[in-house]
Amino acid sequence: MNTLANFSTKSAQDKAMQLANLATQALIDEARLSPKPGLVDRRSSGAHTDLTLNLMEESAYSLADAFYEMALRGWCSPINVVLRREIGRIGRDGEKQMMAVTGGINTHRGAIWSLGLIVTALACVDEVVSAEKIAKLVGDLANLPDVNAPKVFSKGLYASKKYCVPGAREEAQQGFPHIIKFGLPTLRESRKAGANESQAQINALLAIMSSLTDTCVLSRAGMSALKYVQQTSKAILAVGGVATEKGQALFGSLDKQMLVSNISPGGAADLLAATLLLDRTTVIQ
Ligand SMILES: CC(C)(COP(=O)(O)OP(=O)(O)OC[C@H]1O[C@@H](n2cnc3c(N)ncnc32)[C@H](O[C@H]2O[C@H](COP(=O)(O)OP(=O)(O)OP(=O)(O)O)[C@@H](O)[C@H]2O)[C@@H]1O)[C@@H](O)C(=O)NCCC(=O)NCCS
Ligand SMILES: Nc1ncnc2[nH]cnc12
Repeated sequence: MNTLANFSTKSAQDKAMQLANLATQALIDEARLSPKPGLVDRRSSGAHTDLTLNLMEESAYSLADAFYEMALRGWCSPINVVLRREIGRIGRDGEKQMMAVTGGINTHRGAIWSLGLIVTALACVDEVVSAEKIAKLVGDLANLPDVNAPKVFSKGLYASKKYCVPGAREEAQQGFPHIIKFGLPTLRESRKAGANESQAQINALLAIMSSLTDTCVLSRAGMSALKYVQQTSKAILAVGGVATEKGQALFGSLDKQMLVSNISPGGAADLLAATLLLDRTTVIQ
């Protein structure tokens, strides 16, 4: 059931608060979802030496204020460069807040970007619309220039350039193709096919991993690792996903191999959280 029923009757502050809570909850749900290959989950820190589930949760809670501010600023606003610039400022402040809470560890940089843009776009429209419509608005917003953005070096940018592939920036600018074409349809189809909620969410994560050029995977382990992740994720879904015995067996070997090779699909994890947020805030077209 859509969580935003009676949305248009709420005040800007109430709506912003509701959106901030939903975005934060999506991050918590993603972090707790288990088992996830290479990622922090209830079982372990996956391929990460500097992250724990507790840290991921504290990081998620620290971002609620930034999401609230973005939603308030986006409230019934047109998509324009002024909005883009202000969302950029709030996003950078959110990153500082996250770094302060985590002691300088990057837990949710990509998530601030993706979920921040989604929360803003949801606030811009004073009605409940489809995920496709929100993704299109995100694309419009992300394509606008942010004149105050500092030129910073990032691992994502380096990997994008080195391997000539799109990263987090382009994913949003293109209107989240990996959420709209992979994550969300797989989540909903898996539920219909009888998978339980955790299995459906893990299938959605695998669907994103099967195609995303995740700069987190690339920075850590290179192109051959990315191909392995994409192909194995696809193979698991092709045999029916993690709710099947064959899917479970393939998932087990992916899970082991990612730890051995130090691979983490951090970008796909962010997009799973964004998928959960859109699933809970939009109507099916
Ligand atoms: C546009 C920005 C997102 C900046 O992007 P850029 O690519 O330049 O910067 P990065 O900080 O390197 O990467 C962004 C993170 O996005 C995730 N990601 C990766 N690939 C994709 C993809 N194809 N699509 C979507 N998202 C993707 C990923 O985040 C996750 O991984 C993080 C861990 O990664 P890393 O730091 O590399 O850490 P480790 O591998 O663990 O490092 P070691 O342990 O080895 O040291 C984890 O945090 C996940 O979140 C990428 O990291 C954006 O940030 C920006 O421009 N912001 C400015 C503010 C703004 O305008 N905001 C507006 C709206 S909020
Ligand atoms: N569960 C998770 N583990 C590691 N990195 C992440 N980035 C976003 N979610 C993550």
